[in-house]
Amino acid sequence: MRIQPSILSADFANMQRDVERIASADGVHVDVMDNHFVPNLTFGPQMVEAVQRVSPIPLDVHLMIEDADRWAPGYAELGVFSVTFHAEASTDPVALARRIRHLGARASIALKPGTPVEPYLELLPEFDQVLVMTVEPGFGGQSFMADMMPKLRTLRAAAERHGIDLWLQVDGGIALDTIGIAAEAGADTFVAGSAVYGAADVEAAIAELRAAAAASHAH
Ligand SMILES: O=C(CO)[C@@H](O)[C@H](O)COP(=O)(O)O
Ligand SMILES: [Fe+2]
Repeated sequence: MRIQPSILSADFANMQRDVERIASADGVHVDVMDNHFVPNLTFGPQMVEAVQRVSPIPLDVHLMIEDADRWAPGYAELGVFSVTFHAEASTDPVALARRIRHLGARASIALKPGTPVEPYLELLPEFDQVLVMTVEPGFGGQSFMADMMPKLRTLRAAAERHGIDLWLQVDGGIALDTIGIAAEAGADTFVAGSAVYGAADVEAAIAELRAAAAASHAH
């Protein structure tokens, strides 16, 4: 059960402090938005490089940008742990995943709520992780979409069929009252922005989320 707080909900004027506050988490989730793929703008490779320099834990980069084929490799080159690009923003997801892996990062593909999972099931061995969005990407603090759970079940079954160790990540609306639903459906990697940074005790929030996920996990 991996918990990855999203720094979209951190204080951008105190990024180093806010990354150091989540040292007990499994990774820091970094939301890159370009104002085109989503109607919101965050930061680019220079900020990711800066966060990477001070972070005590690995970086899980979530690219919500157009033309992922062109831009995603540059993030892998920064030495981050994992690079997620959106299926909707790549013309050749397999070629891009191979490039990301070749550059030393884990390759991860994200699916917006309206994107079906079936076209990707035979391609799963090309990826280290699939991100099932449980909100429309663009903003923190939205409500969890429980109707995405069939995608997780389908992916978990397909990964078992392939015999691969595929991480299934969920992102959007993950909190104490929803994390168990996603864990039960097969997720093992959980992004949480407002549920972590909105808590009075950030470390306690991470521990509680991890325990709630473990209590409901399908395996
Ligand atoms: O990718 C995104 C939003 O597009 C996320 O990573 C959010 O940052 C999650 O925030 P919460 O829903 O957990 O508040
Ligand atoms: Fe995200």
